[in-house]
Amino acid sequence: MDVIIVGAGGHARVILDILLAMKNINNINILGFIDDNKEGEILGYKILGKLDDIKALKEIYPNLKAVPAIGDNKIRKNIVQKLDSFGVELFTAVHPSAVIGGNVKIGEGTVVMPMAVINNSAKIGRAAIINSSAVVEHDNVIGDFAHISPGAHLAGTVRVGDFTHVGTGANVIPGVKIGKNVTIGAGATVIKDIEDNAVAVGVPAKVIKFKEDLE
Ligand SMILES: CC(=O)SCCNC(=O)CCNC(=O)[C@H](O)C(C)(C)COP(=O)(O)OP(=O)(O)OC[C@H]1O[C@@H](n2cnc3c(N)ncnc32)[C@H](O)[C@@H]1OP(=O)(O)O
Repeated sequence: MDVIIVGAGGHARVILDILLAMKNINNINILGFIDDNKEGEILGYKILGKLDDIKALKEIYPNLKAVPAIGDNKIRKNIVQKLDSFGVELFTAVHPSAVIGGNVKIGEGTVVMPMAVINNSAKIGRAAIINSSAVVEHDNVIGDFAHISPGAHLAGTVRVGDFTHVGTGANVIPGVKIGKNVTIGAGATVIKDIEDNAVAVGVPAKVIKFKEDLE
């Protein structure tokens, strides 16, 4: 299977590591990176061109798949829209050290980083990021384009809306609903539901401001 990494920053390099780790198990041919602003080579893999060049690549490699590899949730969504318009399928990258429970559903284009745990019956949306050592407990529902940062711990039956970013090392108690386009600060402990577009920080987490609605 021919795979490109869309993005060429630090997050994209971690995804390269995941694909290299998966390569031994799956039949993956890593073609290289795509980036609108960078040229050259990264760790021996070429930057093949810009986003629009993917159309031509799709002609050469009809079964081409792409991993969206940009950390910003909104930019990642724009990239996925472009890939959809080119008819390029998304590739789901799961590091072999991640622990994935039974009946877990992981949306296409999502990346699951090293040592992450996703437990029984959790559902992860499309093009989300479950970062290194994050714990997503049983029955969680994580939205499309969401990002659960390194070392964040979501207890059972937590819901996280589309585009929401849970900061590094944050904790969320069972059953809490975090809305869409929310930012949870690094190290926060969320003990109550959080409304859409909020930024919440601290222990216990309190809303300090609201961001613009995405609509
Ligand atoms: C592999 C990777 O790198 S994945 C990326 C992981 N990234 C993260 O985890 C980033 C998480 N981001 C944060 O925690 C940020 O501080 C944010 C988004 C919560 C806030 O950022 P900004 O909107 O720029 O807010 P700003 O820095 O102006 O802070 C506003 C107030 O909140 C406080 N604050 C900000 N972050 C936190 C936090 N995590 N915990 C407690 N208080 C905080 C600030 O001290 C400030 O307080 P003050 O008004 O009393 O001075």
